Amino acid sequence: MYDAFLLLSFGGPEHPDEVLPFLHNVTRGRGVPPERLAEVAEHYLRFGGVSPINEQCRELVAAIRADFAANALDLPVYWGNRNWRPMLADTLAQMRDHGIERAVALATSAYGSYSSCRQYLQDISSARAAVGPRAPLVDKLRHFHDHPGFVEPFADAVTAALSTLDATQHETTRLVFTAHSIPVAMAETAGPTGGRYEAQLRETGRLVAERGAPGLAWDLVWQSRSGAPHVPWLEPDVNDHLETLAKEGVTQVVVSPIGFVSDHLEVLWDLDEEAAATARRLGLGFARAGTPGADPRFVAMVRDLVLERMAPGGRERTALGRLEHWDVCASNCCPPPVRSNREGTR
Ligand SMILES: CC1=C(CCC(=O)O)c2cc3nc(cc4[nH]c(cc5[nH]c(cc1n2)c(C)c5CCC(=O)O)c(CCC(=O)O)c4C)C(CCC(=O)O)=C3C
Ligand SMILES: [Fe+2]
Repeated sequence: MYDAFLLLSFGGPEHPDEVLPFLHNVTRGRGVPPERLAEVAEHYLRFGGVSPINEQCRELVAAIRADFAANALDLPVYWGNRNWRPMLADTLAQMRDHGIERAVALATSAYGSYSSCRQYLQDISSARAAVGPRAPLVDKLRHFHDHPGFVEPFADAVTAALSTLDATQHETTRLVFTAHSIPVAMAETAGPTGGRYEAQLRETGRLVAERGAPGLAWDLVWQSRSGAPHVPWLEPDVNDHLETLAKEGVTQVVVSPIGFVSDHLEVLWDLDEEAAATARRLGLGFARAGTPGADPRFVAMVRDLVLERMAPGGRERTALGRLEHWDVCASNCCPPPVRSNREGTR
């Protein structure tokens, strides 16, 4: 049924000269103001113009190859990005040259919404169109927000982060989950019936909290807001939330970025720099919990999702949560936001 596996990711620059072209790829036609782009370019340049995301993908690809080989899953592993080299269209052309006809793909995003699901589907179809008639077919794997291979590494990381804080302050410790903010209009239309991005994130938060810090109070808040200031995005921002918590008497926080699969730039900058500085200013103890990255359980999850998809006649899904799963998104699922809406002219 499938003759290859494809890792589909976001991409990031690996040299200072690549920062602006990358940012233009990400934001083309998206109504992101130039001031916001300049600010984000500065974040990348603070890290020498190198996003860690590509190296994290290389590690994940190597781990997936080793895991497939050790478990007799005989599929070559390819990697292509939405916004930076290796670009998906180039990867698909290479796959075609290798005789690949139909690949199964994991997007490095666990949740539904235009930005985190539909846009990857559109990237696949435009890359296939660019490659032409013999472009391989690509089937994207389902959302994995409640798969134990995703939840358990986060839960362990929360436990580990908590252990670095002061145990005697348990009563005033809060677990704060974060995910990438998206426009409210995008959140309202996420998934088959709307609101699915937030619903899946809440489910992941609950599953991680139950396992990683049972009994500890937790919240879900947002980070890395983009777009024009007058367009509403999901709130509160993590920094504002820390202010609120400090006023309520919270003394220390564990911040767990469940919206992301690895410690890429938005985690390193928006949390480890900005949110950590906010916490310092407020006198809050702060520990940032890790992400799955190339955790063996996350890698085994990739294999499990592939085998689930390949099972003749279907198979029970490995899932801890209660929200339903589907293999193929309906055409009305996660529609692109109305452009005039996104730019706030309506
Ligand atoms: C939901 C979501 C995820 C999680 C799901 C997933 O992973 O797909 C995500 C991940 C990421 N976002 C990333 C980087 C950026 N996102 C931007 C802008 C935007 N993100 C959005 C949403 C999301 N983004 C949206 C609605 C925009 C506005 C523009 C638009 O409507 O599309 C911009 C433009 C500048 C700015 O931030 O304003 C950058 C540079 C990186 C790479 C980091 C690295 O280099 O390590 C990663 C993994
Ligand atoms: Fe983003």
